[in-house]
Amino acid sequence: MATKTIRDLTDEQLRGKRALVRVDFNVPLDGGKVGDDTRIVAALPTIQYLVERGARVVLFSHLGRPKAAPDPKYSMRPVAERLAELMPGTKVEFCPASDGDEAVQCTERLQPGGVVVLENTRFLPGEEKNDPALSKAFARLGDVYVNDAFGSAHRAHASTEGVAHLLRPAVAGFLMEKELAYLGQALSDPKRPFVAILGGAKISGKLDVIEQLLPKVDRMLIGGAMANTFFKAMGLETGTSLVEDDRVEMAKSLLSKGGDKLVLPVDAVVAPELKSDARTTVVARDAVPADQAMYDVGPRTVDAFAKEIRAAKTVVWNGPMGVFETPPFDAGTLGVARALAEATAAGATTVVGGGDSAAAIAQAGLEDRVTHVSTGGGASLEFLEGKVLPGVAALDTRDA
Ligand SMILES: Nc1ncnc2c1ncn2[C@@H]1O[C@H](COP(=O)(O)OP(=O)(O)O)[C@@H](O)[C@H]1O
Ligand SMILES: O=C(OP(=O)(O)O)[C@H](O)COP(=O)(O)O
Repeated sequence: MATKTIRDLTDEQLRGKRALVRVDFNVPLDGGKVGDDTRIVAALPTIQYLVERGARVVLFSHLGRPKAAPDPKYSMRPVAERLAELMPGTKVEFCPASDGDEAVQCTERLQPGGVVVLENTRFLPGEEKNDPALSKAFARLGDVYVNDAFGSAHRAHASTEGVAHLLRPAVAGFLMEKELAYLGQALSDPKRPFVAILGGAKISGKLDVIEQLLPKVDRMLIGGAMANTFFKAMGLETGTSLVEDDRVEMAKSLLSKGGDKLVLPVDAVVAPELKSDARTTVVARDAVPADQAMYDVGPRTVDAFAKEIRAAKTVVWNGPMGVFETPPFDAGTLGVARALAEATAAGATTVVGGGDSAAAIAQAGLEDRVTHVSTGGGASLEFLEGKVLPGVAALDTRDA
């Protein structure tokens, strides 16, 4: 069943109408500004298409993980400002609400071809609970619903799933369409060896994914903070590194299930604190000082991972190998990025997923040298596992 897209909407359904578009503007911030605008740029084709057809475009998204209450650190205002810079001929406003009368008024004030970015949906307690009352409140903000937030499509939240049942038509945007087509085609029957590389800091979510993905891949390389939880499960000293203690048991069981398929770092870059001028040392994984933290994989690990990657025919990479935002802890991530580019040049299909991984590949200047950079990390992994993404399942289908 093909999901309907904005191409299926008639001009009458758009001209002068409010298009409520769920975007994934969960972007890295840096000093109160957008640090990497990859996800904003990726949504531009949908926004521009709607603007050109005279729709009144209402954008809403979550940003970060605020605790279901307003938190100025996670305001969408800087995102709206960046979008305004990216769309010079279009009036782009910011609305400090995303539900209630204030938000409705923001949408009603819009002129055809105008754009408003609403405040962070995760400031509202009903968002992550997929509260029907909030979905109803969101449904007041548009006349049609468009979901272009591939990166959040694995979340059954009020803005990604609940509202789609109440506001019809409910269709996919161009980014969502492209991601589903690309990942589906590249990964339905992957050429082997098939190597997955997982890293980053969202350990709990991704450990579940490892379990599902293990049977499908030939090798799974683990880096980033995720590796620390495995080290702890192996009984190694992890010092002050980021570890999810309540997942250590699960990591133990994955270690025994994974056997040779699961490849962990052999060394790490440690430092007493996370600062670019910190005193760093490369240590073997069984020699981490108790008062220091692992902030990157070490050079021997990069070599071992690069060898696996270069031998692969399909590579999926999700999550940086270290705190790449703070050099010199970017070396492991950049090393993996380079190996991916080499594998691609040698004919492998390479897919990079995740907001931070996409930012890292852009930082390395290699985004054009991999097959596909997905804007969704968790979403691309769940898609790869064969799961139905709730944000997609809730949309209209062609034969519905
Ligand atoms: N060893 C580490 N210790 C602490 N944080 C880490 C470590 N390795 C990676 N990270 C952090 O993980 C974050 C990205 O994690 P995640 O959101 O899971 O990745 P993605 O967005 O690519 O899916 C980055 O901000 C990075 O600094
Ligand atoms: O950045 C995201 O996911 P990703 O880091 O797995 O790509 C999405 O915006 C989802 O965010 P969430 O994992 O806080 O629900």
